This record gives sequence, structure tokens and C-alpha cells, in this order.
Amino acid sequence: MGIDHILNGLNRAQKQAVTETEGYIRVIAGAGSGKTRALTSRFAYLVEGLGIEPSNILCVTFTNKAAQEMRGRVRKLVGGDKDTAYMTTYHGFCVRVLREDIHHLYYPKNYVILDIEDQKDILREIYGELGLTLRDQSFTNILKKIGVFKALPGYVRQMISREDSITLDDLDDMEQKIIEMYLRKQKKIFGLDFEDLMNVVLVLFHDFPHVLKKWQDRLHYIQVDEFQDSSKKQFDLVEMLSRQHQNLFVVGDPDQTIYEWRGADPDLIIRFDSHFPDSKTIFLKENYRSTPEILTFSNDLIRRNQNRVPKDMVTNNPSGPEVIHFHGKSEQEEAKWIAKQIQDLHKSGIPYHHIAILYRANYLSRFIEQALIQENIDYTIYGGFKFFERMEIKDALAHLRLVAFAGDDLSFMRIVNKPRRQIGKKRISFLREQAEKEGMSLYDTLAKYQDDSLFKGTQASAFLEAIEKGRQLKDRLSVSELLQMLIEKTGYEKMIREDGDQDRLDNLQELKHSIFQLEQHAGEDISLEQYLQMITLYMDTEREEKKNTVKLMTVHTSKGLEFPCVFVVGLTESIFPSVRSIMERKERALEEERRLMYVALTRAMNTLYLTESEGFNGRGMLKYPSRFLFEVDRNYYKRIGKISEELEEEARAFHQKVFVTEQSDPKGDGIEIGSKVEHPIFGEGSVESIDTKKNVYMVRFSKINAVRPISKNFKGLKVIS
Ligand SMILES: Nc1ncnc2c1ncn2[C@@H]1O[C@H](COP(=O)(O)OP(=O)(O)OP(=O)(O)O)[C@@H](O)[C@H]1O
Repeated sequence: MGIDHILNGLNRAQKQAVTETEGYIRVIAGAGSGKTRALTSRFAYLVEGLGIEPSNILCVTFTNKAAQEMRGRVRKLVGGDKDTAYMTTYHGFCVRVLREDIHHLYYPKNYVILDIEDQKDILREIYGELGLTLRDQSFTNILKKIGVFKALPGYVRQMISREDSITLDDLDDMEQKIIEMYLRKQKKIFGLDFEDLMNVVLVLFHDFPHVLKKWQDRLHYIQVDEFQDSSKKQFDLVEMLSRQHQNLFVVGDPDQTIYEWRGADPDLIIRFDSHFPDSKTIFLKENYRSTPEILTFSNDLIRRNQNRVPKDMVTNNPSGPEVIHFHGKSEQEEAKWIAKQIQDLHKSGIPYHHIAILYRANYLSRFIEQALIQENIDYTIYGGFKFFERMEIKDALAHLRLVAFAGDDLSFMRIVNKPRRQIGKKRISFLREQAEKEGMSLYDTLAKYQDDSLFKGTQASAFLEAIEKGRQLKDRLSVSELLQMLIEKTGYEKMIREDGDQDRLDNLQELKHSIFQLEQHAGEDISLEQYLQMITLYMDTEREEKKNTVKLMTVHTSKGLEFPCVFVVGLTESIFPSVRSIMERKERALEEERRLMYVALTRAMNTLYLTESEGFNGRGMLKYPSRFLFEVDRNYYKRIGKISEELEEEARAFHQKVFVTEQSDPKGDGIEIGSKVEHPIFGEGSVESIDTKKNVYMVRFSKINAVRPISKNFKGLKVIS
């Protein structure tokens, strides 16, 4: 087989990326520039063009799905009989290494990989032994702390050593005790969680040079996809492996780093050339996906980021429709407008599956889903559950149903033991039997037998009390108030809070917000029964799953995908950019949010709509359009719906406020974004941004008309206004 079929159709830069096989090579590939294609073609070229065995090539991808897709594409190019086992994720590779070599650490080859549920089971045991409850510390919280503890691989030696160097009684700190017990229990069952896999391999390679050498010998070529989302440890791994043959090929787009919050380090790709001074850089700048209109808009937004390799994407694609920003007066108007556009697109011959709706957070799907259901537009939530099928939403509504109809056994079963009330299998089967015999509902049966000795030690009475209270108040409280009262009194909301899953909490909040909004707009009181009837429309689980549906997903999920028509919705400041991320990670997060927006925009091939609306958010705060909409030149998009001057002014002030309060200098020396400052050498300047990670102010000085990073510890920088 020749190699023409591999190289045909690639552009010059792509061909270079495919055929430059030796040395350290970085490919900076913009959105839609065909990096997946370049990467698979390169693998095929190594095999077909150079005669390298696939078992000598490690090709690391970011997700299992990407690995699978890449294997499929490579098989098409080189035939289906080639071994593609080293085409895998970082974790997948570590699992293989450990399967072969973990015995050096006295662990068996069939060690156990612990998933999140196994981890929680271990914690449950520990909590039992220490007499702790979730009120003391949620599992999510302690798992996060275990994650922080495992940030550096050093602990692995302690975990695998067969002697306990620390006596548990010596540990006063409860968290330390839990972590130590967790490690011991892990060791007992030879269990490794996801965090450990990489750490154990790093320690193994470090402490057993001959093992590292074996893998180095084997892996002549290493290529890494989505390199911008690699962490320092992942980089260390491939760097170590490539030392012998020195063939490391990385491809990524620094503008699409969206996992910094969980350890990705965009500097690794940005500074790849300083790490490997002999490295070559190839730019893939030609975008094959989008229209010039979409690209111009996206380029103009991402240009605002400071920490990047400057590059503008270009395209030879024909011109398409203008990018549209729709501004609605209310969330309902926004949703209706989106549904109407989808109907129009569909009428014009565009199939539903060519349309995607992207949002920043899962809970935002609710308002769109309701509009789509009302208009009978089929949709699928990509990588998740529909809003009204999410566990916490079904549970919350089960509280309301049980108040409305005591005979609803399904709702009873959903919530009677959530949170745990010691009403397990045995007691439930008693209730079922009695209910059957006496022709009563499970709820009424429990009410009848709550004082029976069988229910001693359970919290059955407290549960019944909460539901009874709901019954008494249901005609006096609004539905939203009733729901709040119920989930508070039964402890359901607390359980979700203690579990620490922010997505679930956001969904609950969104449900309450949606009921409140409905009440506001209805103009008359809505009874509980009316509400439950209305909501049934959205809970219809019988709808069959169809292929030709509009796809709804978070922006994170949309990474790597493309659609002819894209709606990016809910573009409200504080939601996108997310104020929560900015609070946690300051201005680094703002840049990451902008990159996330860039990922969303560049999913679109032909038509791009951006939507947001006025009104109040779930926390009762006024909504303002996202700063991202103001950062792009007005000539690059068309606005439908008027933003009053007043609203625009308030919005801009709000953007500034979020930015300044969240990013102001914690040392309190009065220097903030926008501050005018004086420097003894550079003269007057103004602070453009603050890099908390590097501890510097980025100051633009007028005398030199350039930005200089000035250390926060430098005493000579003074505020002048
Ligand atoms: N040389 C080429 N000629 C024509 N089309 C191409 C070429 N290279 C890539 N494409 C097409 O461009 C689109 C984008 O390619 P691909 O999905 O590989 O991009 P990407 O760089 O991975 O994008 P992103 O990072 O934004 O997800 C695809 O539809 C692909 O088929």
C-alpha cells in the first residue's frame, strides 16, 4: 500500500505535521484546523510510510471516546489488523504499565481499580469506624482533600510500603486520620483510584529505572492529542518516556484549554519550545469548519486573552450568515425565540441533528427544554439526563406529589429513605405486605404503624410529620414555598448540600426558580394539583429516543464536536463567565471562561446564534448580558432585540465590579485592575490585569507603550488615582 491515500487532501502544514516524524515537535492547531485528521494520518504514516510497528507508538488522547474514534480512523487508513492498543488515554496507558509491572511494588497484577462509588464505600466504612456522619464532612469534600493530598506522587511509597509508619492514635487531625485510614484500606484490597494510577506509574518509573528503560525502549514514537489539557504530571510521564528516542509529538490549541480548574497547565504547550530548545513548531491555521463570519467573531474574542500564543484562524470557506445576538426581555422570550429559529431552520431543510444548543451549566437546559417540548421539537441531552429526569428533580417533585396524593406509592418509595431513615428492605417489605392486606397506600400504612416496635430507631415519624405539615399548608403556601418547606423539613436539601455535588444543588435551585417564575407570570395562584398536572408534560419518559433530534449539551461536552447550526444560550454575566470560577481562581479563570466561550463559538460551521435575556436569576439578582458580547466588535455581529443605553451602562459597570471585587488585590494595597500607577523607571501606567499565580500586576506604561509584569512585592509601584 502506498502512502498517497494518507497524504492526499492534506494541506501543506498538515503534511509537514504528518511527515516530520523525528524529534520534539509541537503543533499549534487552531479550532477546526484538522488536528485530529493530522494526528491519525501521522500514525498511519509512521506505520505505512516508515514501517514502524504500532506497538512501538504511544498515542495519547484525552478521552476514551477520542481514543476509540482515533482507532477507527487509523484502521480505515492502515487496515483493521494492526494492533492499536497503545492508542489510549493517559490512564489507559498507566493501567497497561501496571498490569505488566506492578509486581515490582508487591501489588498483584489483578489490582483493583476503584471508581467513585468504591471510594465512597471505603469512606462509609471509615465513617462507621470513627463514628462520623456526613454532617461532619461530606464525602465529596473529603474526596477532594484526598485528591489534594495525592497531588504529589510521594505518598505512593508510604501507601505501598508494608509497614505502617504512623500510629493512627498519634493523629489529632480528623482529616489526616481519615486520609491515613483510606490509604490503609486501599492497600488492604490492593485498590487504586484514578488519581493513584498515574502516581504509581511515576513512582515505579522513578524508583525502578530498568522498568522505565523497558518502556522507553519499546516506545519509539510518542504523540499526544489535546496537549493543552495535559497536567504537569502527565507531561512528566511522556517526557520521561521520550528521553531515549526523543520523538515526542504534541498537538493542541492553547486557546481551547478548558480544564485548568482540574489540573491542566496551558503553559506546557505555550512554553514547550523553552522546555525543548531543539523543538520545532508547526502552526495549523487554516480552519475548514466555519464561515469567515464565525471565525472573525471568535478571533476577535480570544484576542483579549493575555496568556496565549497569538494566532488568528483563517478560512477559505465561503461567506455565510451573520452571527446573531438575540437579546430577550425575559427568559421565556429567549426560549421562545430559540424554538422559533429552530422551526424556521427546520422548515428551510436543515435536519434537527444539525442543530446544537450549548450552555455553560447543566441546569440551564431547563428553560430550553420546556420551550422545545411545548413546540414539539425532539431533542436529546448529549452526555447527560434531561432536566426533569435528573434524580434530584424527580425526588423534589416526589415530595410535592406525596403531599398532593398520599396514594402515590412510587413517590413514597423514591423519598422515604432519602436521606437515610433506616427504612430499608425489611421494613419496606413489611409495609408492602400490610398495605396489600389492608388495601392502603404505603404512606398510610407507615402512618398507621409508625409506633410499632419495628419502626423504633427509624426517623419514620419525622418524615410523616414533614409531609403532614405540607398537607396542612398546601393551600396557604405557594407551590415554590411549599417545595422549599418540604425539602428543608425532610432534610432532602441538606442531604444534597452535604453530598457536595454542585450540579445537583444548582438543579434544585433552578427548579425552585422555575416554579417561582411560573407563579409570577401566571397572574393568579397556581394550586399544587395544577402545577403537578402542568409538569407531567415535561416528565413524559415515554418519548422514544430518536436520532434526528436537536442536541443539547454543556460547552465542556461539546469540545471536539461540530454542528452546522449552533446556539450558545444563557449568555448572562455571572453564568458565562461563571462567577463561581472567577471567585475560585480569579483572572486565570476569566481567561479560561473566555477560552470556553471560544470553544463554544468554534463548534459552529454555518450559523451561530448567541442568546441571553433580562430578568432575575435564581438568586433574585438582576441579569446582565455577558461581557463577552461587548468584547467583540459590533461590526462582527447583528443584534436582535434592543439593549437600552441604561442597561448597557449598568451591565458594563457590573462587569467592572465583578472583575474588580473578585480580582482586587487581596493584600489590600489599593492596586486593582484599572488603577493608575507610577513606577520609578517606567513612569505612569495603568494596571491591565493581575496574575495571581505569578504574583504580578500587568501594567501598560505609556512612556514605553508596552505591558510589563511588575511583581506585587515591588515597593516602588504607587497608586496615583
Ligand atoms: N485538509 C483538509 N481538507 C478538507 N477538510 C479538512 C481538512 N482537514 C480537516 N478537514 C475538516 O475540517 C473539520 C475540522 O477537522 P477536525 O475535527 O479534525 O478539527 P480539529 O482541529 O480537531 O478541531 P477542534 O479542535 O476545533 O475540535 C472536519 O470536518 C474535517 O473533516
